[in-house]
Order: sequence, then structure tokens, then C-alpha cells
Amino acid sequence: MHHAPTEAESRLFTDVADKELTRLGIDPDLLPLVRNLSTEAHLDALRKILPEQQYDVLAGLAAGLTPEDVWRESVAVHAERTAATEARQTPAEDELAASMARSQGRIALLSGPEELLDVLSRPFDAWRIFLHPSQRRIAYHPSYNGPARVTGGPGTGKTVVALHRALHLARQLPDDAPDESVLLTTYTRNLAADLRHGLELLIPDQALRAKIRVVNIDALANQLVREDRGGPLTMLTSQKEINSRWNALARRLGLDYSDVFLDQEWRQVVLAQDLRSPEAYLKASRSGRGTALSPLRRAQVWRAVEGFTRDLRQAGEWTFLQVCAEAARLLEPRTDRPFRHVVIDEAQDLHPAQWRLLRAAVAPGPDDLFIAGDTHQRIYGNKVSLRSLGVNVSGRSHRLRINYRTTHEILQWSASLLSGQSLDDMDGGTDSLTGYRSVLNGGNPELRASADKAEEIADLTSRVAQWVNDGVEPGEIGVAVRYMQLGKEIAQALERAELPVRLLGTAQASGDGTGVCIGTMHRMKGLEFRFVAVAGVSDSVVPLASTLTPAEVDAQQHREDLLGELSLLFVACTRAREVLRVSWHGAPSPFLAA
Ligand SMILES: Nc1ncnc2c1ncn2[C@@H]1O[C@H](COP(=O)(O)OP(=O)(O)OP(=O)(O)O)[C@@H](O)[C@H]1O
Repeated sequence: MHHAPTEAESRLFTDVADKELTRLGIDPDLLPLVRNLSTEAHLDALRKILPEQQYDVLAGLAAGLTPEDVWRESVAVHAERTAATEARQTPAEDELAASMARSQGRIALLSGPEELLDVLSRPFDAWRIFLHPSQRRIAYHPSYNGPARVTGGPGTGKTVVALHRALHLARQLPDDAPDESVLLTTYTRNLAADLRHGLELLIPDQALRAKIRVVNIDALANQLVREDRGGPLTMLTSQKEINSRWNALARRLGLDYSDVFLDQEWRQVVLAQDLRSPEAYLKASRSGRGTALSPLRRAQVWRAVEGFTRDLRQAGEWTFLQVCAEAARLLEPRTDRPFRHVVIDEAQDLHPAQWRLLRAAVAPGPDDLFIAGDTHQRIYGNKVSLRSLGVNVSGRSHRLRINYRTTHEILQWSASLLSGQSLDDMDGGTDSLTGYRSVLNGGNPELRASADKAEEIADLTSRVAQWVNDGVEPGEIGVAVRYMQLGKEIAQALERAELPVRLLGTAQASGDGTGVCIGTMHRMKGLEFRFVAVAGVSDSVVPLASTLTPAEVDAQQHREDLLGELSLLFVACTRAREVLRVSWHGAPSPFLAA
């Protein structure tokens, strides 16, 4: 992550005195070894050998925390965890108590005791006020000399940090800065709505909040292109329709490429690199694609791409990615940029065309881009190298390690799904969940096998009924499924048992947001519930065969698609705060077998 270090600056702990290290509990015998460490990777390699607490201390220091912060974060947390388990309050209260104990003092948001009372009565909102020092340090760093980034596993507070960063940037604006000078953006419309809601909680002052524009990236792109064209765009949104057009085109041109291959080639090579001529395509790198193409075959594929885009143009139709690519082209030559600062959440899912748009939306310079994301949760198959897109975060990248959402048990189990997978860090290196941990404890995830679908649904229904009987509000329960049809069947069963439900992504809801929330794993992204059931995790469903590129079309893409499906399961499981239940019928998903 750091630029090539010189010998003198290449040791990780040169700035920390021996005295400090031993005060933080590092064994004096280990000091010579510790002194020799020069990269976080070396430290990671020692993880299994070092006692957990000593490892945590070193990981914190390596991440740039001061010894004071580390004391609070690691040493004090170990003590708290023991105390909290003994006291066994509700986890939410534990969490708040822990946050308060750790907090050096409130960040300056409180206008009066009323607001404090308000927050204390809703412990889940504690993040508004009690940032952990490691979060606060990142969110309220006075100024970064270029793009900065925060990573970390699910529930570590990346979104929280992004919201606070947007607040910080809005506050720093000069008095004459217009409204919407700061952009806060993310991948989907739903996630943007959640960010908007978070911002309303965080910034009661409407005038200050108006400095921040919250919009999902596709909607922003659409607006820019629409304004340029002077009218609304007709969007081609159905992937099925897109595939059938590729098919028809391949037949017309007598080409033996599958629709899936052509569409991927267009999105992942042509649109990703903004290739505009056959010459550019002929020379382009196709790294990341699993099949080689001879110059002759590249010329054939280009003809198909040209045909496809010409047909779209003639029909006046656009795909989402095309709109982003066009919006980037519109902004790139401009000297005035629409925003002074851009804050991005769920950055791991953005496509290169979307990155180009964001890069062009703000002038390069201090605090231009602030990026929050976790490649372990990449579920839309967009893999990028930030550097190749002109976004250099080196020296300004931070990793959060404490999970505030999930219990230790749920976290361990969910993280084990990903064991053995190597994830990129979007910057030429690898990312990991090293040091990732929870301060809460609870039960182990419940795993339930059933003979067939009817039995699984019946079993799930009685479990949910039992939770509700035990006093859990239906709205605190989430049910995640791989495809919506199963969700609908579960909804019917729950309704027959007189349990209120709401289906995410449909108009069907009862009790206005108060029912058991049922949604696809994709829709669960960014959400959280006290109780989560992930249902239908069966052999043929997770991974969903129809979403996998056949290995014979592109073996590398096939592996990427599999990883995306695995990440999706990981995302679904890490939505749970207190209780996770995973069920299937027939043979379990191969992801569970491990
Ligand atoms: N300092 C804090 N004090 C109390 N709660 C916190 C704190 N930071 C985060 N949380 C809580 O932890 C949960 C997860 O936070 P957040 O959604 O920001 O994490 P994330 O890293 O963006 O997660 P994901 O990647 O899974 O979307 C939220 O309920 C949030 O309120």
C-alpha cells in the first residue's frame, strides 16, 4: 500500500518506543522480532504465532493508531469484553456502554441534553455521537492530500465513517460554497436512500445538510446525460433482452460467440477501458478475461460491438453503463467540476466507467475522493484497479477492524465461508480480514437441513413464530433468499401463520415497515437485523447456476462469478446482529460443505 520505502523508514514500529510497546503488553522477548517487521504482510504472517492480544496491539499500531488509541481499542476492549459477558445486558446496551467507555468525548454534534436523551433511547443510533477513535481519526482527519480510503469487514462502520466524513467536508466548505458541493454516492438507489436517512439523523441542521447531495451513481449519470441531450433517456434494463439482442446479432454476423461472452467483453473490456475504435480494441489489455482472442477474432468481436451499439443508438436506447461512460466523457474535458468533494460508499461494486465519472466529477486535489468499501462484499462482478483509473490512495488507506454489528460467533462462522479466498484490495495488493473481530458475544449460528422445500418453509415459519413469541419485533427479523420466488413462498407461509411481512423491492407490504422483512441477498446489502434467517441455501441455488458464466465460455470468469456468489452469501449472513439461522433443503450449498 505504501510507496517504495527507504531502508530507514521501512520498519513498521520505528516511531514507537520499547517502553510503549511493553506497556501495551508486548512481551519484551518479542521486541527484537517486532522491531524487524517492515510490512503489514509480515505482521499478518505472525498472526497465528502471536498471542491474540499482542497481535491486536501491533495490528492497531501498524494501522496508524497512536499507542493511546491502541490502549483504548485493544487492551481496554479485552477487559470490557470480559466485563460485558459477565453483566449480560442486551447486546445493544453492551454496545452502547462499550462505545461510551471507549469514547474520548463526544464529537461536537450535541446541541443539548434532549438530543443526547434521544440517542440514548435508541442505542442503535449511537454511532451518531460515539465514534470509535479509529473511526474518528479517519472521518475527521483535517485534510487528506488526495484520494483517501477506508476498508474493513462488514459492520465495522465504513458507512458510518463515510457519513461523518461528508459532514466534516460540508463543515469545511467556504461560506460561499453552493448547496450540493459535496457528493455522497453509492451503487444502488436503495443504498442511497439509506445514506440519505443516515445523514438526516447525523445532521439536523438543514442548511448544512443541503451542502451534501446524496444520489446513486446511475441516477447522477442519467441526470448529466439527460441535461446534455435535453430530454429523458430510454433505458434498456432487461438483461434477458440484452442477451437476446447479442444472440440475434451473432447469428446475423455469422459469429460463434455466446451472448454471455459478447456482453461481458463489451462491459469488461470495451466499456471498462472506454475503447472507441477497432485499433484501440486490438491493442487493449484483456487481463481478467479467461480466453485469448487472436487479432482476427478481436476484429470479429469488434464488429459485433459496433452492431450492438449502433442498434441501440438507432432505437434511442441506453444501458446503465453506457450512460455512465457518456457522463464521464461529458465531464472529462470540462474545467468546472460539479463537486468539490466526493464520498463513495460500497465502492467495491463500482464499474470502471462509474469510477471515471466520479474521477471527473471533482478536480484532483486535497480531499477530492473519499472511498469506503470492502472487496469481500463485491457482488456485482466489477473488479477495478484504482490506480489505473487515476485514483491513488497509497499512504491514505485505512482498515477498520472492530465489528459493531455482529456477534463474535456469527462473525467467525461467516468469515470462515471465505477462508482460503484471496481478495484484491483494488490497488494492486490483497485485502484480508486479519484482526477483524467483534466485541459482542452470542450463540452459534443455527444450521437447519430439510428434506424438501415445503418442509424447510414450514420449519422456518415455526422458528420465526417462536422468535416473535419470545418478544422479537417482526420488523427486527430479516429473511434473505437467493431468488425472490422463494421469498414470496415464504411470505405466504408467514402470512398464513398470521405474521406480518414486507417484501423488499415490491409494493406488497403489511404494517408499513413493521413486518418480517424478506428480500433477496442483493437487496439485503447494507441492511441489518437483530435476527436473520438465510433460507434456501441449497446445492443448486447457492451458487445460482444460471448466473455463472459456463467454465467453457470463460474459466476465469467462471471462478469470479463463483466468488461473487460466495460473497453474496457472506453479505447475507453478516446482516445479523444477534441471531443467524441458515437453512436449506436437499443437499446443502457447496459453500457450506467446507
Ligand atoms: N462507533 C460506533 N458506535 C456504535 N455503533 C456503531 C459504531 N460504528 C458503527 N456502529 C454500528 O455498526 C453497524 C454497522 O455499521 P456500518 O453499516 O457503518 O458498517 P459497514 O462497515 O458499512 O458495514 P457493511 O460493510 O456490512 O455494510 C451499524 O449499526 C452502526 O450503527
